[in-house]
Amino acid sequence: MAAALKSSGGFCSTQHQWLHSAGDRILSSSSHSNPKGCSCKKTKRPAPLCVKATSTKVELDFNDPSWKQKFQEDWDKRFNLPRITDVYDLKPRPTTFSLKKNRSPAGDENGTPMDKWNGYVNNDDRALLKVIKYSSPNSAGAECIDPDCSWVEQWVHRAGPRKEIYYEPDEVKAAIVTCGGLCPGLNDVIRQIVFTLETYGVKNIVGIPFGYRGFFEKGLKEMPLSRHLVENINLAGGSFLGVSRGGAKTSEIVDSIQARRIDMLFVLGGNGTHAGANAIHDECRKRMLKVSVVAVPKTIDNDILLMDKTFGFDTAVEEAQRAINSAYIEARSAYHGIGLVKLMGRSSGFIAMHASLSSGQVDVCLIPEVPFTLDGEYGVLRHLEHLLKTKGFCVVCVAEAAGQDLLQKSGATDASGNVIFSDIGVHMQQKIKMHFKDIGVPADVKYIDPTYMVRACRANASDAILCTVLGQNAVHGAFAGFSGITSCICNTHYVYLPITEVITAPKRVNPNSRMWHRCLTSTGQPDFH
Ligand SMILES: Nc1ncnc2c1ncn2[C@@H]1O[C@H](COP(=O)(O)OP(=O)(O)OP(=O)(O)O)[C@@H](O)[C@H]1O
Ligand SMILES: O=P(O)(O)OC[C@H]1O[C@](O)(CO)[C@@H](O)[C@@H]1O
Ligand SMILES: [Mg+2]
Repeated sequence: MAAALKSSGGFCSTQHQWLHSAGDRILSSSSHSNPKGCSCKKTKRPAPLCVKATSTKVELDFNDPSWKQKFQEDWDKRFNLPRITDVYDLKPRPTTFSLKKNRSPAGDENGTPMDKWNGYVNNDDRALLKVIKYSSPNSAGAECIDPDCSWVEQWVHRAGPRKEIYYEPDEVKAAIVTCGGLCPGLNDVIRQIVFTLETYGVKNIVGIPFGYRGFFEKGLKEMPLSRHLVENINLAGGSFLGVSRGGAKTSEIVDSIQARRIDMLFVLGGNGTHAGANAIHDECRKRMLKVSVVAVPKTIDNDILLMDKTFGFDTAVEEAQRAINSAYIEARSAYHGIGLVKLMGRSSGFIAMHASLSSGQVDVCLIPEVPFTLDGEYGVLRHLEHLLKTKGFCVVCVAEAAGQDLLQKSGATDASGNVIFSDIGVHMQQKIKMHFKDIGVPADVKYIDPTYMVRACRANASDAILCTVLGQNAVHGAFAGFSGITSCICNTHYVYLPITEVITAPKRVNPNSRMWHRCLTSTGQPDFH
């Protein structure tokens, strides 16, 4: 499948290479870019850009032959990146970011002028958000826009350094803030932001201590940052700057941004932090401040929409797997051993699902997205009886937000307003013990709750790479004049998304997804209701 558009200096084309997946199609590669000399005007782009199928905001009539175009126009608007030039009339200047050293204005050592260097991303470059063409709405995990499950391209903006920038680096004051709970990789991102800012020539870089609180709490001073200072911070977990929840009053934060004369704000955090970052971006616009607010999605919960994963998630899964392994060893070595592990994840079961999958040692995985009963013919307890009878031991992994309907609500919230869950782990431990006592079957229950151990550690290799790229791209995004965006990975490509599109709801495990089905295949568990 290919679409091409002739333009003044060459072909701007979208090339698709499809691989088969039992009736459906998966894109092995896809890109949309401007070859050298090709000047694609927005109005001449071959295919209009389109949005996530499930979240379209326009009413679509699929009998209308132009529905696709309407859908795509809507997508194009929604995924267009907010820029400071939407509000101010600014002229760009050539970038100061270059990887070539000792370059003279006339060119590099080979005489190649700077503007011919290919290291930059074109503003019209795009990456595809979705790469599977479902042939039917009944295909496993299908996300369709229309009843025929038509193929609609969903392009998003490619991240990276631009040839032209909208800030004078030596006049820039850049600030970094880390909010919410801890997460592996925070220090890696801080470090890369500082490195990249310095590469552009920024000298005034500060850290805001303890999350949004650092903007208004008296006595908390901003911390000057430099490559020298942050060189080794990635070797430890936690946040070099400190984190906090709650207390985000947008107007006070923006007062503080204004008073401190901050031009670029890099905000590292989860969905709450992103909502805060977007509110700051809006307020800065309202006040006509030339400030770029760029977020980097951090959370072990992996609960931010549209992106492949948030940084820290991979490491949390790896750590969680260790807890499962210990539970397995304990259960395996006990007579009628039952290993029970509770894992974090505010309202999503991603950590529990992925740790169950990666360990391969879990017999029952319980997540908040899939309701279950403990008692009765189809309950979890009856299945545990069966497992003890047939294999002699078993391992259960439960997400902290799972089975809340079985418990009395705590009614409590944290400083950010997030619900504090009742303890499903302790509840299950007691229920299992009582059940086996009641039926007169011995059971040796070993309960492990690793709590903060899954997040208070340094990033693993794959998270460290993700953090490196996301941190660097955040700086490129700010210099390119974007604001109200997040630097993330979608379908293995590094992109920018408008924050508004990722905060509409927390991302949750889809019980109809192939991944959850794979988890069920691995555990062999039945439906528990
Ligand atoms: N809707 C919102 N508008 C403005 N600020 C918000 C909003 N939601 C949360 N915040 C602020 O963002 C910060 C972080 O939020 P929160 O504690 O929910 O963590 P998070 O970013 O979701 O990360 P984590 O995944 O660790 O929970 C807090 O200071 C909170 O006050
Ligand atoms: O750090 P706190 O406030 O105890 O919050 C714990 C929560 O933070 C997370 O670690 C990240 O959102 C959740 O998995 C967990 O529910
Ligand atoms: Mg959150």
